[in-house]
Amino acid sequence: MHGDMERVLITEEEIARRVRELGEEISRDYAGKELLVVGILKGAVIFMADLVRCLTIPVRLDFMAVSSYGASSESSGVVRILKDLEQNIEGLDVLIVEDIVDTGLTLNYLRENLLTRGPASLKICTLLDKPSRRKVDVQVDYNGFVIPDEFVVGYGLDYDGRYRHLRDILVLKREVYSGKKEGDN
Ligand SMILES: Oc1ncnc2cn[nH]c12
Ligand SMILES: [Mg+2]
Repeated sequence: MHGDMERVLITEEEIARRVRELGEEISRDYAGKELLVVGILKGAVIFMADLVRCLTIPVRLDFMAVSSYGASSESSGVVRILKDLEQNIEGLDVLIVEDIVDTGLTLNYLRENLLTRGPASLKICTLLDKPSRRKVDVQVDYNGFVIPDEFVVGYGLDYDGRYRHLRDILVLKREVYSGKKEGDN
């Protein structure tokens, strides 16, 4: 296991099984429709790539990149849209795909923003959910795993841009993100 990791939280096999289940559920729910899947860069890319290949309905893909406004966004959730959708979503069935929902602030802002564009429907799918961190109530329609309040990386999730490529979802050692190495006092 990677030296910066405390432990594996979810193995790649468990992820793959759950992603297949989510794909079957979403395919059933949208049978007969075409779905626009909107991935939130960068964390959702790996999850989205696996998820859409488990769908048995017509799919189009689009992406958004957002960035929080630092401390102010901690309370308001107001984010800056760094990369907007290429598609006009008016009248479309849209599914936002996220890697993780914790405070829910960013996702709630995104949901409100996309709703103003007139989609026929808008649902949310997340791989991970940290309900203990929630600051605003946001409905998640498809939920991969509910996890404890631990900092996790892998399968798209990062710390400081690193670890997204790891195949499992792992708990990061505290000293990696607290800036202290072994033996520091
Ligand atoms: O545990 C986590 N790992 C990586 N990114 C985020 C964001 N919120 N929570 C996270
Ligand atoms: Mg995300």
